[in-house]
Parts: sequence; C-alpha cells; structure tokens
Amino acid sequence: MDKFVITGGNPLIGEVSISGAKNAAVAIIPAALLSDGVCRIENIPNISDVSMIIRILHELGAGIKMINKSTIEIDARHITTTEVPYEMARRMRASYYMIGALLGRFKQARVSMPGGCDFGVRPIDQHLKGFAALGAEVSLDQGMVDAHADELVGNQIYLDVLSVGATINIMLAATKAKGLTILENAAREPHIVDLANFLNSMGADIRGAGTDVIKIRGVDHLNGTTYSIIPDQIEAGTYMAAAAATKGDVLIKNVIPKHLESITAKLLEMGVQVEEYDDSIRVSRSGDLMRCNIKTMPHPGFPTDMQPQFAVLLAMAKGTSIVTEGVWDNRFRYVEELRRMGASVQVDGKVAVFEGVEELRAAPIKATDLRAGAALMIAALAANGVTELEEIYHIDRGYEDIEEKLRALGADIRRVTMPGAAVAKAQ
Ligand SMILES: CC(=O)N[C@H]1[C@@H](OP(=O)(O)OP(=O)(O)OC[C@H]2O[C@@H](n3ccc(=O)[nH]c3=O)[C@H](O)[C@@H]2O)O[C@H](CO)[C@@H](O)[C@@H]1O
Ligand SMILES: C=C(OP(=O)(O)O)C(=O)O
Repeated sequence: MDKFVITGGNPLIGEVSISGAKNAAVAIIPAALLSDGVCRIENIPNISDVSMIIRILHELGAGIKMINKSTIEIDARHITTTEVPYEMARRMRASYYMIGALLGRFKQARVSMPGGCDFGVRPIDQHLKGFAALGAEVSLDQGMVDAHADELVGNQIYLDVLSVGATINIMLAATKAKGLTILENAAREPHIVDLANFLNSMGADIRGAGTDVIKIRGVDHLNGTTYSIIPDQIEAGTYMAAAAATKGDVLIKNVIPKHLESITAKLLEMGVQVEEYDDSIRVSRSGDLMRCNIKTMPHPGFPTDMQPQFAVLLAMAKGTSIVTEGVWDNRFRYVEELRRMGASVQVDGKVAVFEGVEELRAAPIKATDLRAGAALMIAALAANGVTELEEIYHIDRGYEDIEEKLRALGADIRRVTMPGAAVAKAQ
C-alpha cells in the first residue's frame, strides 16, 4: 500500500485551487440514473470514491464518457441491472445512494450495505423509513437492502435523526414519485442544495433544500442536463487548517466563502488571519495558536468532517481546548496516532480535552479514516522531523492530487508505493 513520507517544518505558502465536492459528486452521479437524457457533469473531483461510484454506474449498464479529467457524460437510458453487489458497495459510504436512485427510476433496487469511514455504528434506518413511507417494501437480507414498489407515492416524512444521507436518499426516491413529498427535519448541508439544483436542472420540482423542510413534487420525466458541482467545503477547510498549522500564508481559490463561515470563525478565534474574497480565501498565521472549544454539529454548525484537522491545531495551541463530537459516536480513533507525535489528549466518549504542546514530533503513524488521515498529514507537515504516514488509501477517497497541491505550496511530501500494494488493495 502507498504511504506518505513527510518532512515537516516548511510553512505552506502560495495558492491552491479547490476541486469539486466529494459529498456532492457522490450524490449527483447516482442521481443521473433518474434522467431520460444524457447528463454532463463538470467539476468532478478525481478521487477514489468518485471512481468507484462511476464504476458502479458502468456495471449497471450506464454509458460513461470521460470528456476530460473533471467532466463526465452519463447516459443511463439502457440500464441492465438494479443490483449493486457487496464487492463494490462496501468500498464507500455513498453507494447507499444507489438505493434511492434505482428505486426512484425502476421502482426496485438491491444494494449491499455500504462501507465508508468507521465511526462506530452507522445505521441507515432513516433511509429505509423514508423509502417505506413512499410505498416501497424494504427488507434486509444477508447484508443486502432489497427495496421495491409497484409505484412510489409522495408522503409527509419526518426524520427522527438529522441525516445527510437519508435526506439525499429520500430526495432521490421521491423525485419521480406520484404527488408531493414533504421531508421534515431535513439536513441542510451545501451538497443537499447542490443535489436539489442538479435535479431541478433536469426538470425536477424540489423546493426548500438548504432549510429543514424540503418539498418534492414528483415529475414523470427528467431531461438531460449540464451541471457543475460546487467546490469542496471540507477540502478547502483542510487547506485552511494546514496553512494555520504550518504558520503559512495560502490563498485558497475556487471556494464558496459562505460555506466556510463556521471554519473561518474558529480560525479567527485561534488568532489566525483570514481574509475573504468573492471566490477565494486567504489564511495566514504569524503568532501563536490560541485555545478554543469546538462542538461539531450539522450544517451550518462546525462540520464533523473538519473535527480531526482542527484537533491538530488545538494540539499545538496555547492552553486547554475541549472538542465535543456532536454527530458521530466514535470519531476520535486518530487520537492514539496523534499522541505518538507528542500530543496531550484525553478522550472520554464524545469529548476530547487537548492540552496544547509546544511542538509535535515526527513518528510512524497510520490514517484511521479519511479526515483523520488528512489531519495526521497536517500534523506531519507541522512537526519536526520525517513522518511516515501509512494507509493513505483513506485520504485518496476524498482529496484530489493532494501531494501535488501540497508540494506546490512548499511542502516536502512524497508518495511511496510499497511492494505488493496492488495485490493488497485488490484483496
Ligand atoms: C457520503 C457523505 O456525504 N458522508 C457524509 C454524511 O454521512 P452520512 O450521510 O452517513 O451521515 P448522517 O448525516 O446520515 O449521520 C448523522 C447521524 O445520524 C445517525 N443516523 C444516520 C442515518 C440513519 O438512518 N440513522 C441514524 O441514526 C448517524 O449514526 C449519525 O450519528 O454526513 C456526515 C455528517 O455530516 C459526514 O460526516 C459524512 O462525511
Ligand atoms: C466521513 C466521510 O465520508 P464517508 O461518509 O464517505 O465515509 C467524510 O467525507 O469525511
């Protein structure tokens, strides 16, 4: 498997351009299954989760044309199967969107339970409740979700748990259902708005995305479309954290500053300079990092997917900081790795207390999940010495060209492919 070898200590300086959003792309690409035409999707990030979701569509019989590195055309008019096997679905979380998309288009889907980052239990009961409310019969059989209906009919659905995935999956299934679906207590993340905009550009009738009530009036047909995915909020936030961690000065281009407000607010609280422009943001630091507390929450709160990267900043900040994980049961598995680098952290359930240390030291470490991997990479960039970071396939799920982008900012980072990697990955 590949690893990164990182020599820390260089401040990141220069410009970096943000790619399309992973969590929007992995919803929008399956949504193309609902179309009766050809969908041209631009600003697709070149990451392994996107490659996998495209592969799944291809296996289902969709025509796929890569126009260039970030533009794809999907023609889903001649799908041959509605089953997504374990081998593919287990490699990523967003494979569960195939259930909503296939159910919405063909009134049937058989999809293996998804994979994704390991944060403890990741139930999908709210997704299944939504499909059932639309009239589908849903069952779980040997790890496969089986959903089918004679017809889907709009309904009023209240989510008991605020869930990004359930909100998206129900939107997908309801877009071509008969009548009106009212989804209450819906999640409000930017990628939910992006998916609604994509579906509406094909002729769907979805209103209220970005608020906690989404109204979906079913339509019979969806046209082809051309659509460009929003920039990745979390990739942008990760470079913001990296600039702050290394006492750097980075202009982060192709961002929507509004999506970064909760991240910007915490950086300012820590004494980091942040300047906002129309579609870019500059982050620089000259003084010490100051302590602060962070609690992760659904959008527009501080995103859980930025928690590990900011924890690295707090590990080096002056004073004691408290991080409360408000979304996932177990998102502190990376702390063990950070301790190996000299961080002083105590974890009690969903709360971690950081006593800031003067500096982090290089150590052999491994990525425990996607954002944990990004966070440990930031720690290595800021640390003294040479860090070897293993299991970086997690990072490749969500960050396009990460070592090239970092090297262009002055980082000393190289990818080393270890012998037997291809074999290990295939198993
Ligand atoms: C592919 C993708 O977009 N992944 C994101 C998505 O994950 P994902 O969509 O899986 O996360 P959810 O928003 O669904 O989960 C939020 C909380 O709801 C709970 N829950 C969820 C569904 C359900 O049916 N029942 C239930 O109890 C979960 O256990 C969790 O505690 O949103 C998370 C929260 O912003 C992010 O960390 C992930 O990066
Ligand atoms: C948790 C994440 O992804 P996934 O839900 O795909 O595992 C993430 O993007 O940080």
